[in-house]
Amino acid sequence: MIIYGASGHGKVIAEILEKNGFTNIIFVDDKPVGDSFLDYPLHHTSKLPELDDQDLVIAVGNNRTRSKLAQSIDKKFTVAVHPSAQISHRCTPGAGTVIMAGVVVNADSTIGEHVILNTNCSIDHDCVLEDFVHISPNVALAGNVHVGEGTQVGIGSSVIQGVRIGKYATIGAGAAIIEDVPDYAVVVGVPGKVIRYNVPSV
Ligand SMILES: CC(=O)SCCNC(=O)CCNC(=O)[C@H](O)C(C)(C)COP(=O)(O)OP(=O)(O)OC[C@H]1O[C@@H](n2cnc3c(N)ncnc32)[C@H](O)[C@@H]1OP(=O)(O)O
Repeated sequence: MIIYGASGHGKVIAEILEKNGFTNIIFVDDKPVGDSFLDYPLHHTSKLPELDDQDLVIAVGNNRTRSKLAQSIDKKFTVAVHPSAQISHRCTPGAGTVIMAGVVVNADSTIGEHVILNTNCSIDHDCVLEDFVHISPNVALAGNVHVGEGTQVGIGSSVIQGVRIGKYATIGAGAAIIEDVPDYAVVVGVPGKVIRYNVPSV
């Protein structure tokens, strides 16, 4: 199993894979420091084509970067789920998605590709999370929340039922989101207010 990104996020993913019985882990990074990371070999990303027949997970927290990498890497992407996560049997997370310890996903929610469900977040029933979303630790999404592609929902924030959050938006730490959020908006506070807009991807 290859982990793309010798990062703190990569360490967490490695431990999830270990808990799922993987022992043969290889890290790759575009700026490798040394030749090992945790207890595993570390290579430059240029070695990727030589690492045949290995599934890969992208350990890059930046949602835009993760999206670009996913489009450029020709490997099968694995889904990494911590054994303590409680994922509805009616939900099949998309390829490349990582799900940390203590996460709950309830019935009929849809989780896209290369999504990060970080530690202890709670995704209630009928939510839709599009590709490259990052739900940070201790976030609570009520039922029927829609999160657009590439949006980060910040640590400890809460979103009430039925809200639609646009694409590549940023929800600040600790925010309370009680109304829809436009694409690219950066929203902070209780209740959440737009403070600026992210630059659309070029
Ligand atoms: C395992 C892991 O580590 S996962 C990572 C989890 N990390 C997160 O969730 C980070 C979430 N990020 C934030 O909350 C950030 O503060 C952001 C993205 C909302 C804003 O960051 P920046 O664009 O750099 O904004 P900046 O720090 O310049 O603040 C702009 C203003 O918003 C305010 N502000 C920033 N964040 C927040 C917040 N979360 N809640 C309330 N106000 C905030 C600042 O006080 C400042 O106000 P001022 O203009 O009156 O001085």
